[in-house]
Amino acid sequence: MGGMDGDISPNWGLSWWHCVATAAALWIGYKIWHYTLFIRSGIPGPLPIPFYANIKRSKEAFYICEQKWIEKYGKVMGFFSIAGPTLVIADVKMLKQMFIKEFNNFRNRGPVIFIQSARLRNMLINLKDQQWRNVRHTIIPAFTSSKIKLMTSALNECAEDVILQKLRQLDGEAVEIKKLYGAYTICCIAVAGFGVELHSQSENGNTTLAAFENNAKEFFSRQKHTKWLIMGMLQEYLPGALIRYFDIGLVSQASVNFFFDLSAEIFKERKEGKMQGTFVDFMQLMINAHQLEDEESEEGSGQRSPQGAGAIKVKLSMEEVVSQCVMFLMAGYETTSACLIFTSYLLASHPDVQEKLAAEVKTVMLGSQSNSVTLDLINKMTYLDKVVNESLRLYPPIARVTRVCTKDTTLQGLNIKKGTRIIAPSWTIHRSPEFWPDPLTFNPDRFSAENDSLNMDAFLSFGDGPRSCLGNRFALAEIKIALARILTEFRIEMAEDTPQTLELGKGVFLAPRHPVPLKFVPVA
Ligand code: HEM
Repeated sequence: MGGMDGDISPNWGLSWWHCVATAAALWIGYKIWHYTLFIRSGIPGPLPIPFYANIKRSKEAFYICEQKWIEKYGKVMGFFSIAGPTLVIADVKMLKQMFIKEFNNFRNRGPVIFIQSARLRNMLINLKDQQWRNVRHTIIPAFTSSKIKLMTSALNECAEDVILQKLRQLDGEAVEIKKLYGAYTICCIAVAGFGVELHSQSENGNTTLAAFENNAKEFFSRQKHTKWLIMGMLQEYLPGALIRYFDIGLVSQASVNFFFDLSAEIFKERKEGKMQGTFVDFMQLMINAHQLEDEESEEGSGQRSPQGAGAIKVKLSMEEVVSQCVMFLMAGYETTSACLIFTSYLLASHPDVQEKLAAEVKTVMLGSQSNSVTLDLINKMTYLDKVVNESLRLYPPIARVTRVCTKDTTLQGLNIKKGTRIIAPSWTIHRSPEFWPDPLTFNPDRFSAENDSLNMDAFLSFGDGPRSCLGNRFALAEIKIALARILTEFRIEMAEDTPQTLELGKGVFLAPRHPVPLKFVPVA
């Protein structure tokens, strides 16, 4: 009987291990099954080994890796990123359907890696669903041509103070253009965005503009290093408190705090009427959105808004106002200065294009009373528009656009599951001979209205659809004012040590890897 007793008493230790082993086996089984998602759907891609695709992508720039994958697997390919199942779609018809017709199912952008601060989460770029709709609908009036028109005198002042005065002093000597254009775009954001006065002095004698510039550089310094890019991706999986305590986000806490404190201070002073004058900057337009009277809110009237049915104007909280101002810096600094760097380099290496452009600028400026470049004058510079577009095609500062599928949807016959992240690889599409004959040649005339083969659906530098770049008009005004002002006084030339081909970095924004010196030679 004793033996029998032994037989029937349950062996808890063994069962416990059985449970753990079974749970582990089930979990691994589920993971394997999950990782075969694309195989089961017949979508090609690299072997779905956990983290493999991400490690491969961190070894070379993500846009180059995506380009190679598209070449290898075709226009639609899948891989598993840290953010989950990800489809890279280089089929322009599918993308158009996703960006416009099925926008409602692809309205969100997915995990954004600058999220360690709760404050940064409030930026439009990071918002989702109804909150995104309402905030975008509320702040969109700040980005219309009429508002940008009011900001052009500030942009001209920045061009004069930061670029032209420096170039006149240099008198044709080479200058590092990353620094030059970095300082200019910061000036534009500080003055036209935050309402910082151009020649302001803070109490300790440093100019506020200089403090602004230092912090902006600090703000972006980390994203150029792979270590921080990986940390940025891991943020999705780490508790916020831990990230904040060890300050392991992609942007440094100190610089985030600087910009929030600065905007909060300006916001408060303006609200309390301590600052005199009429302000035409983005900060003021946001404050107006904060002061929106209840009767002005558009509840129920958003049916025709491009953000989709149900978008309403909302009264922004102070925290939300401040967040949108910081977003101005985040979205507008590296992007705009990169475009200026690439365009100047392309002009220096294509003197024929530069000559034609300078002739256009001079002809248009002849009719102007001052050397200030207004929006009306810019609109007359049609070749300038083509030059900037062509530069943005070859070097899109944001080399890809992302969306997340929020509901199972069929795009051109392909079933896409809810939760799938989509990458529209702008870099790859912009360099595809299918849309851009002789794609590596810098040829601004391909953007001529007469060019019948021009397909603007294959131009994604500012994204597409209701979630496309909100600041494109402002950015283009900033870029064109700087270029037009430069070309009225200088000819851009390669210096002795200017690289013959541009090596690009691996950061979030497309940028030259090394300094780019150019000469700005005064013209009579
Ligand atoms: C040459 C300069 C710029 C380029 C190439 C650029 C490019 C882009 C791209 C590709 C996107 C994603 C669009 C999409 O998902 O469809 C975007 C979004 C955005 N950009 Fe720009 N951008 C530039 C300058 C600016 C500036 C100066 C601002 C000023 C505030 C700005 C504000 C924004 C905002 C707010 C969004 C997010 C829109 C939303 O989520 O609704 N951008 N930009």
